[in-house]
Amino acid sequence: MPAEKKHKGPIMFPKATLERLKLYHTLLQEEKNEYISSDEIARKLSIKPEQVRKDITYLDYSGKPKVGYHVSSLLDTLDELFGTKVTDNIIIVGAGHLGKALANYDGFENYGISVVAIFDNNPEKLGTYVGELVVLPLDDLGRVIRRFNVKIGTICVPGESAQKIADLLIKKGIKAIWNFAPVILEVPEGILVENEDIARSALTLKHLLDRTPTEKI
Ligand SMILES: NC(=O)c1ccc[n+]([C@@H]2O[C@H](COP(=O)([O-])OP(=O)(O)OC[C@H]3O[C@@H](n4cnc5c(N)ncnc54)[C@H](O)[C@@H]3O)[C@@H](O)[C@H]2O)c1
Repeated sequence: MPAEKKHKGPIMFPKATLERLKLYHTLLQEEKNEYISSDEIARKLSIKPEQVRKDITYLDYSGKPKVGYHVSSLLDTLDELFGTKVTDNIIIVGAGHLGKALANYDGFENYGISVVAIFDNNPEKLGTYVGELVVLPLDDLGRVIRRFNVKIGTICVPGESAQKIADLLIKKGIKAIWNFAPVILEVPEGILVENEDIARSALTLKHLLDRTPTEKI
């Protein structure tokens, strides 16, 4: 019996804190020791220990003085925060290079994400397989969203089609959009959008690289 999804109240975290908490979550999953200190987390992630301690004060969790954080308890707290133990069904629109790569990625399971369908408008792709999923026409969107109680729609179509697809997803009942297209979407109030851009992340690296004396590394 899958765990029930509960509404968890208002948003409490600054976005930057949330981003770092996601990194702690990843780090703790790899941790073999029973306890970990804020200094150790900070060192592994190249941030300041005070920052780690401050971030963790946002959680309903406290560590043991001089010992550190109990890894599995902190992980449980973060799992609860991010809902990773509850599976969210998501769909992908655009069965191209990126859409197929996402649909085939088996690591989503660890994040409580299950890709239940992939859609495209290219007649030549309809009915073909991406892993175990058959590429479906957009006409099936509403049926699939209702059938699998899908709240998150992933946009993997070219930029020029992204807004149209966002509008359609929202019309069919999607509440949150994971947007990989390089455009800023306009959505009604109450609809969540997370813009993903691998290339944009590289800009952070480029910026930092230009300002870091790498000969010291
Ligand atoms: N955010 C990132 O880091 C990142 C990385 C790579 C690509 N992208 C973006 O992701 C998108 C997809 O990239 P790709 O390389 O997979 O492109 P692609 O051309 O390989 O695939 C696009 C797919 O979308 C389908 N499509 C086009 N219009 C559609 C519509 N109106 N309805 C349904 N399906 C439609 C096409 O038939 C095709 O299968 C692009 O917007 C690209 O810029 C983002």
